[in-house]
Amino acid sequence: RLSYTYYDKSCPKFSQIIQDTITNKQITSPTTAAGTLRLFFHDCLLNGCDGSVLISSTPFNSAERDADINLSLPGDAFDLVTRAKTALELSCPNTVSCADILAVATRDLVTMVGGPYYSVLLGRKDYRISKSAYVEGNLPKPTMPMSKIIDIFGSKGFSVQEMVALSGAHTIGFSHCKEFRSFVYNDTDYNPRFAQGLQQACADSYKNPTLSVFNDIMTPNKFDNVYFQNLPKGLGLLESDHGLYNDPRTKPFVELYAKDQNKFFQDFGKAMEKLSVYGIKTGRRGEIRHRCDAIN
Ligand code: HEM
Ligand SMILES: [Ca+2]
Ligand SMILES: [Ca+2]
Repeated sequence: RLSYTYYDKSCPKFSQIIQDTITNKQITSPTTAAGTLRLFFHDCLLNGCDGSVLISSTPFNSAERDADINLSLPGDAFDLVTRAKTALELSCPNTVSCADILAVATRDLVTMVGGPYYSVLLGRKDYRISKSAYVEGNLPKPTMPMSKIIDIFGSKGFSVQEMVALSGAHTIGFSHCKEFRSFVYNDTDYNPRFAQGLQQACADSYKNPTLSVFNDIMTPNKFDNVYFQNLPKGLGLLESDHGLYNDPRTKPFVELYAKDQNKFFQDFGKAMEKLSVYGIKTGRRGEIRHRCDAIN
């Protein structure tokens, strides 16, 4: 029941409204693209791309976005979805799901910052359940051993190669110091000068938890394959980034994508198409939310 033409009759301006919204937002807040891509990833991996991560907590329910791992999801990404929803409700009320908005906005932003264009099927419904308690074990953490990370993706039907391709998302955006600072003093995976730079950048991070560093220090705002080229040089930021190069199961794909940006773009696009339909809800299993942060 999903289709590429889902809104052609019911909301002909769908694509244009999303395009206008992301363009305005990305120009005023250039961190939006990375934030939105991560928001989408965290929505999809937890029980599917169903907008569950967008729900706010209530006195009766602690929602996904209040789980520890989701607290760093940036406000700009949520704001983008709200803006698109507001514009879409004016043009075609009660028609477009928040899950579809997030999926298409993510694709358009990836393309806007230099990444590949890929197709996104439409017709997702928004889920009525979002619980912080369900998050644990569904999302990878930088301190997990590579086997555990491979397992998490594997349990959702993603191969090792797809996992490595998707991790190329770290070609944009940033990480807060607390995600890597315990490693920068004695971890030989880092280039020594890079490790020194990170020690300095994060020196005050206990006092100032907002301090953060670009995931790809060479081209932080451009979606390209430089993230993979950084890893063999000791310029990976997170322990899990180093892991991709150190583990014999993932290393061949890192080398492949470091050499061949076209291959990375092809595989990333395919894996994103697959991620975009993972666990989606159709028909009466979901609803078209009136507001993206609350169930109807
Ligand atoms: C392989 C396992 C992965 C781990 C352990 C991991 C972990 C992390 C962590 C800890 C951060 C820093 C968050 C912060 O401090 O605000 C981050 C950022 C990010 N992650 Fe991942 N990630 C993984 C895979 C992915 C995948 C598959 C995607 C998307 C397809 C993705 C997209 C992003 C993006 C775009 C950012 C930057 C966010 C921003 O700038 O606001 N990550 N990741
Ligand atoms: Ca979800
Ligand atoms: Ca880059």
